Amino acid sequence: MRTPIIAGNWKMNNTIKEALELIEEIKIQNLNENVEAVVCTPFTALKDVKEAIKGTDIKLGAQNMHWEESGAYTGEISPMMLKEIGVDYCIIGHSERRQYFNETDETVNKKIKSALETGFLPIVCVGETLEEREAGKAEEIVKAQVINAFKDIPGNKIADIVIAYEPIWAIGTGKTASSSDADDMCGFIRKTIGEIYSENEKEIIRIQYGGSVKPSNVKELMEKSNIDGALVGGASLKGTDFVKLINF
Ligand SMILES: O=C[C@H](O)COP(=O)(O)O
Repeated sequence: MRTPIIAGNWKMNNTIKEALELIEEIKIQNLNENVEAVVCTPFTALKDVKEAIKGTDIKLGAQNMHWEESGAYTGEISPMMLKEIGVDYCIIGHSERRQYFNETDETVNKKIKSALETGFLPIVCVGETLEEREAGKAEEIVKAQVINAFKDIPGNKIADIVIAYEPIWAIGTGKTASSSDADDMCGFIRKTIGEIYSENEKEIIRIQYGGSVKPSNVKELMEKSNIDGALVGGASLKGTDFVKLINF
């Protein structure tokens, strides 16, 4: 049985003050205990949000990290720094990082290994562009991203990794993949994990869908057998909406 995971990716939104107001809004509500709820805040808010969620079941995530433990990498944040704050998760390889900050399959692979070695769980993003989908290449692209991301990662680590399938054309556009298209691709990713590892890892791996998930479509998506959760941008910035997503 895979525990559903709903993660809010706040992206570059919320000052510390705004972050704490949002957390207050979320934590006063009754949250479904059978769903893992994660907030992935900007680096600047991580420490304060960690304090604010103490005593709740809400988990904390970062949105990116460097793979090295320390060194001359101006402007970067190391996995040890995130560990010190007490993050539970880190998003790795989000399409916005791939598109604007030269994230590659190779750096994604390094970051996954580094997060696992440091002691928190990666949420690994994969997904195709609209052009790739229209050219009938979606599966080929996503399969290559998965194979490269999981290079040299042992099967006994699969339970500690979450994959987020986010078709780039559905992010922040209001266009959601249909629940059956999203389920098909999450099933295809699951099959790929089965090919790399075995039937056991194929069943264990948790796969989220991301791209314009909102209270009105979350239930339909979550009912699909290959979708174990959602990585949510816009709708995670409103407390009432995020709570509705957790309580789908
Ligand atoms: O990480 C979250 C995704 O990029 C989805 O963003 P969105 O829910 O605003 O479409």
